[in-house]
Amino acid sequence: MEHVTEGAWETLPVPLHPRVLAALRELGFPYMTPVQSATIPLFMKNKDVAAEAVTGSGKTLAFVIPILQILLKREEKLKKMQVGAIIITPTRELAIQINEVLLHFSKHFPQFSQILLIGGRNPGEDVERFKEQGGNIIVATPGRLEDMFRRKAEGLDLANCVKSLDVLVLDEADRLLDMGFEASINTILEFLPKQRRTGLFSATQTQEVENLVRAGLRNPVRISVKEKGVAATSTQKTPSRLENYYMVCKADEKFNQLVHFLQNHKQEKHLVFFSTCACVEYYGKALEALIKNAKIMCIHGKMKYKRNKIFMEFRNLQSGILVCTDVMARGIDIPEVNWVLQYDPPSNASAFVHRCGRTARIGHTGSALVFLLPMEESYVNFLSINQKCPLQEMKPQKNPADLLPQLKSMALADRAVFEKGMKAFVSCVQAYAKHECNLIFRLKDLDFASLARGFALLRMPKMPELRGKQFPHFVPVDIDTDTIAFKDKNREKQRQKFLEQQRKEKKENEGRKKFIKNKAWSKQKAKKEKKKKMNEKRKREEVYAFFWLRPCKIESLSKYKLYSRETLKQKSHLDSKLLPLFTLWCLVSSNYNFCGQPAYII
Ligand SMILES: Nc1ncnc2c1ncn2[C@@H]1O[C@H](COP(=O)(O)OP(=O)(O)OP(=O)(O)O)[C@@H](O)[C@H]1O
Repeated sequence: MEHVTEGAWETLPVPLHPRVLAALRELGFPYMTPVQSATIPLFMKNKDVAAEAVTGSGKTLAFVIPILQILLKREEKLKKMQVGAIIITPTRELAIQINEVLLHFSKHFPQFSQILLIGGRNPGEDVERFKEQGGNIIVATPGRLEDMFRRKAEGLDLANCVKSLDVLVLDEADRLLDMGFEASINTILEFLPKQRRTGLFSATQTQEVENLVRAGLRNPVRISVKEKGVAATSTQKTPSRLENYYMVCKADEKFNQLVHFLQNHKQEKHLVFFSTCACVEYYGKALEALIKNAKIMCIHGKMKYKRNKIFMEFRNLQSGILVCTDVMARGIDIPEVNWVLQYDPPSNASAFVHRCGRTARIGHTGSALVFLLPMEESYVNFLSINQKCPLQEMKPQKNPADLLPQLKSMALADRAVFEKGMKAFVSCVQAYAKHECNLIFRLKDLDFASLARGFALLRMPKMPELRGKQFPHFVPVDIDTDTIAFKDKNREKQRQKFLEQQRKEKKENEGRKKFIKNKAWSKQKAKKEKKKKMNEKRKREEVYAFFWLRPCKIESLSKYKLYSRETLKQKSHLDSKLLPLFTLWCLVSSNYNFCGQPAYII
C-alpha cells in the first residue's frame, strides 16, 4: 500500500481530531493517499476545491474528513435541525456507499446527526426521519434532495435548515453538473447560502469555468493529483495498475466471445456493462441460463427496490458476475473486482474511464476489456487521445461455442425471452444513435442484420430506424411469432384474453367502418336528395318572396307567372349572390315591383 500512499495522517499541517484518527486506525489506513494529502489541508481552510484524481484513489475520505473537522471547529454548535454539510452524488448506490463511510466516522461524534436522502424510498418517511433525528450532515441524490425542499407543508422547512450550511460537496461533480441533473442541481443551489465552502470531486473533473462558478466556487483551488510513482507529466486518467484491453469482433460474434471469456474466468468477480436496462435484463437472463456454476446478478436504473439489496449482496460475493448499466459506472467501490467488461462501449468517453475504474482500485491490480465492432476500432485511438486511456488489443477466441441457437430456442420456448430480446435490440439501436462520438458510432453504418443475429432474434422488429431497409443476411425463423406463448401460465392467460379482446374490437371496428361507409353512402345520398330539395325549395322561396310582395289569395295563384332562378337572373341582371339580398330588400322595402313590373308566377 505504501506505493499509493504518502505521509502519515499526523503529518498534516492541521492536526486531525483524535477520534478521526481513531476511526482511520480502525480502517487500517495509517497513511494518506496523494489526493487526501493534497486536498484535506486546503479544504479545511476557507478554500473551495475542484479535485481530480484517478478512480479508486481515496477521494471519498478527501472530503469526509474535512467535513467533520469543519463542523467540529464551529463556534456555534449545530442544533438538531440545522444542516452543516451536504454531500450530493449522482446515484443511490454511491450515496449509500458514502453514507456508510461517513457513518464509520460520525459514530464517534454523537453530537452530529446524519441522514441519507435517496430515491426508491418513501419521501414522507424521509421527512419524518429528518424531523425526528435531524440532519446535521445530509448525503443525498439530487432528485430526492430537491423534493425535500418542497415539503414545508409536511413540517420540514429545509430551506431554513440549510441557512447554517458550512460545506457543500459535489461528488462525481462533472456528472452532476451535466445536463442530466441541471434542473435539480440549480434548484438546490438556489436554496443554499453563498457563504460556504464548496468542493467538487471526480476522476474526470469538469474543466468548464462556468460550471465551477455555477456550483458556487469562489477562487477555487484546482487540485489534479497523480498517482504516486507515476510521472508528473502523465495525464492518464485510469489507474496505472489497470490492464486495459479491447477486442474487435462482429456483432453476431460478441455474445459467444463474452460467454467464452466468462466461462474461462469463473472463480473471479466481474462487472459486465451494457448500454441499456433492457439489454441487462435480456443478456443477464441469457448468461444465467448458459453459464453454469456462476452467480450472475443484474442491476440497472429502472429497478425500484431491489437495487440496494442486489448491490449489497454482490459486494459481499467472493466471485460472481454483475450485469449492469452505467448506474454502476461511477464511484462504486466493490473490493476485488477482477475484470470490467464493456459489452457495449459507453455513450460518452468519461463514462469509459469511470467504468474501467471499478477495478484496479487503491493500488490493487485489475483488468478491463471493451468489445468493439470492426467499424468502431478508431475508438481506441480516440480514447488514447481524449481520455489519455491507452488500450492493448486482445485477439478474439477462435471458433468459440455458438450459443445463439440455444438463445433462439429459449425465445421459442418462452415469450418472455422473445419479448425481452426484441425490446433489448430496439433499446440498443436507439442508444447507439445517441453516442457522443457519433463519428465513430455511426448508426447509418451499423450492420443491423449482424446485430440482430447477435441478439438471437427470431425476426427483425418493426422500428423507425429499420423502416425501408432490407436484411438479406438475416434469416427470420419460419413461424408466426404471435403463436409463441409465455411459460408463465398467468401471463399467457392474460395475453390470450388481450388477443381475444383485440379480435373482438377489430371485428366491431370493421362492422362500424362498413356501417359508416354505408351510412356515409346513404347519408351522402340523403344529403344529395336533401340538397336537391333544398335547391328546389330555395328556388321556390326566392320566387315566393316575390309572391309575398303581392299579397293575393291562393286561388289567384294561376294568374301569376313564376320566374325561375335563371330567368330572374337574366331579367334582373343580378349576380346570383345578390339575388337573395335583392329578394330580402324587396321584402323589407315592400317594393312589390320587380324590373318595373309586378312579379309573375308561373
Ligand atoms: N488512505 C487510505 N489508505 C488505504 N486505503 C484507502 C485510503 N483511502 C481510501 N482507501 C480505500 O480506497 C478505496 C477507494 O476509495 P474511494 O472509493 O474513495 O476512491 P475514489 O477516488 O472516490 O474512487 P472513484 O473515482 O471511483 O469514486 C476504498 O476501498 C477506500 O476504502
